[in-house]
Parts: sequence; structure tokens; C-alpha cells
Amino acid sequence: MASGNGVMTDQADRQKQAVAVAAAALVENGMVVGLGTGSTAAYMIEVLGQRWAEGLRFVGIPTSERSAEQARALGIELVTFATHPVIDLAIDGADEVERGTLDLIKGLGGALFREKIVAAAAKRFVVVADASKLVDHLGTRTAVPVEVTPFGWERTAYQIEALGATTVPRRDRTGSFFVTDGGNYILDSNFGVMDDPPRVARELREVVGVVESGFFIGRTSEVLIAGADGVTRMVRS
Ligand SMILES: O=C(CO)[C@H](O)[C@H](O)COP(=O)(O)O
Repeated sequence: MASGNGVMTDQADRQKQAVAVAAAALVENGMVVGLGTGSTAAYMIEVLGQRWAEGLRFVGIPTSERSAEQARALGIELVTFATHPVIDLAIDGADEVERGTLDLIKGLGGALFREKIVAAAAKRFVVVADASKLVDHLGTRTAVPVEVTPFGWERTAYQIEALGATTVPRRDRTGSFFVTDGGNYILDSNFGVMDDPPRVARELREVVGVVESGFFIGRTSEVLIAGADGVTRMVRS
């Protein structure tokens, strides 16, 4: 018999799959598509692989080595910003989605820097998430992942703490520092529930040693949220 947690996981997985199908349906022939990272994005890439096998043709720009590997294995053609500096549609997951603004916290999967470059290059940025990610205020469920340079990371952590956070350097399964695709570290920075995330995002940007934060402020075009009643579309006003 499945445990309580197992049931929750199955339900969340079904929701992620439902929203992945809805998002993959937005991709049309000839598009340049940003391919997100994380378990929801992985389902979406899988569906795009099926559509590719059925004859859909587009090019992808991946947000991580992981997503690149998955897409390549499915035969999806990948390109870079060198030839395709503008993305038609980027689809990615999120760790928190703020109901009122559709601002996000991203980066629990460690790909926030590439994800942000891809989102910033996209004419349309669609976020896919299960209902558990919706919050009234950012900081409710998760700390903010902040990508920092390895040199001087302790000083950078000190500066982030001076902004009111507690920081924990992210580790991998072996206990070593987690290293991003860009060769940097991540400080999971807990600011608690925030009244003014844009201000915190701006303050983080000023800290020397910060490469990027997991705040995605004002970037979301729309969110597809999967809940018990199916997929709901929320559009930024
Ligand atoms: O930001 C991310 C990776 O850096 C992911 O999009 C985010 O962590 C959501 O992942 P999942 O779909 O597995 O819940």
C-alpha cells in the first residue's frame, strides 16, 4: 500500500505530467524554444520528444546540461544564442509562484542562471507547476537560491546575511559543494516570507560575488498550474 507521502508524490507527478502536456502543446513548427530544467520541465521535454517523433520541427535552447542531454537523446535539434539570440517561447518550472504577481523563486534544481538568461531572451515565458507551488508571498516554502562565484564565497555569504538572510551553501550527495553548469556555487538564502521581493532581488544584485539570484521578477508571461481540477492558466496583467 502506498504511504501518505507516496500518494502525494503520485498526485504531484500526475499534475506535473498534465501541465507538461498542456505546455508542450504551445510549441509550433519553426519556433525557437527555451527548454527548462527540473522534473516538470523534464516531463515537458519528454512530450516534445514524442511530438518531434510525430513530425513537429523546432529548435531548442536548453537551460542546463541535464535538459540538453535529455533533448538530444530524444532527437530534438539544439541551437545556441550565437545563431538564435531570440527565443519565441520558453517553458520552465518554478519552486514558488506568487499568486498576485506571478513572480517566481527558481533554482532548487541549480540551473537558475541559464534559466534566467533563457527567460530574458524569450518573447513568451510560460511557467509550468503543480498547485503546491502557488504562494501568497515569495519565501513561504523555500529559500532563495543565489549563484555565487567560488572565489570569496564566504564574504559573499556574509554580505547576503547582512541583507537579513541566513545562508547555507548547497552541497551535493557526497557532501562536496554543489557546482553549477557555470562552475559556481549556490547559497540557499532564507529571507523568510517577503513583503517586497523586488527590493530583495535588487539588493542581491548589488552584492559583489553574486552571479544571479533565483528571483524571477516581472518575467513571467503566464503560468500553467495543475491542480486536482485540471490545468488552470494564469496570465500576468
Ligand atoms: O528552477 C528550477 C531548476 O533550477 C526548476 O524549474 C524548479 O526547481 C522546479 O523543479 P520541479 O519541476 O522539479 O519541481
